[in-house]
Amino acid sequence: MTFEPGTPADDIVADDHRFAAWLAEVAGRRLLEVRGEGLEGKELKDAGDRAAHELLMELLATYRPDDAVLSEEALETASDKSARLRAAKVWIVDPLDGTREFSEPPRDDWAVHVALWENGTLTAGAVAQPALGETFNTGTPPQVPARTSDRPRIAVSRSRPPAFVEALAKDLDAELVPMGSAGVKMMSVVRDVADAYVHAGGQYEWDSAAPVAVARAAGLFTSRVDGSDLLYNQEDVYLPDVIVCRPELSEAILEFIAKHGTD
Ligand SMILES: Nc1ncnc2c1ncn2[C@@H]1O[C@H](COP(=O)(O)O)[C@@H](OP(=O)(O)O)[C@H]1O
Ligand SMILES: [Mg+2]
Repeated sequence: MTFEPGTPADDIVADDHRFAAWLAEVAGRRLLEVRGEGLEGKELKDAGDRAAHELLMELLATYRPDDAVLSEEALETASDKSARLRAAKVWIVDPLDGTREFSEPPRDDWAVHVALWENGTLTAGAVAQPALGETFNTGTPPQVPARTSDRPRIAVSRSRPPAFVEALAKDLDAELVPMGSAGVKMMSVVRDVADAYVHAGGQYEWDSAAPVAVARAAGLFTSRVDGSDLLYNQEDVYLPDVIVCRPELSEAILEFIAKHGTD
């Protein structure tokens, strides 16, 4: 079967926010198709990573030929890196975030991340959660619902929850909500499924760029665990820690980490 991405309308191509959402949505459709091909385990993971990456690279080459791309699935050469660092516009994509959960149907905690970095800052982003039928994006920023839980809920990795987050949860009398994918955890705060996502110990720019752009557009607090800004399109794309939370929780989280660290 040959996948047909369709042709985006001119007003979508002309608008970075809508174009990011279109890319994430199309890659999500491709991933749902791959998930239906009868593969399992590592074969399914590899097929998903590859198919979504190839599709996004092809669509970006077609519609944004002058922009640089940083993708989790691309091996970046020294000359790619120097072009990326000189570029005015860089698309930062994670074609399949939460690969493990993607390979465990019918789980819906996996995502496609598409962000645009421009002159030092994230300017657009989209996170598709295809199995949920949702694409969160900066073009139509999500409205964060009123908080439905008095007790804070902290989203954590279901396969590798950092130890310090358990101590943080005790301190805040919070509940841990395990799930896959960094993007899904950040969108869980947007959706009022959790109130915070606090992570340290390893991650890369593509794991957080698009969801952080969406979370910021939705009015949530975002920073590194030391309270400093999250910076993208850096020479070293390792960006190991992040906080996304309802604004009223940021002070208590930053205070706890300043006192106890994340080790
Ligand atoms: N300690 C770590 N080092 C590197 N990457 C990490 C990490 N912890 C989480 N990640 C990345 O963050 C994403 C979400 O992980 P988790 O579901 O465990 O929270 C995954 O992306 P991918 O699925 O794109 O590889 C994973 O690779
Ligand atoms: Mg990822």
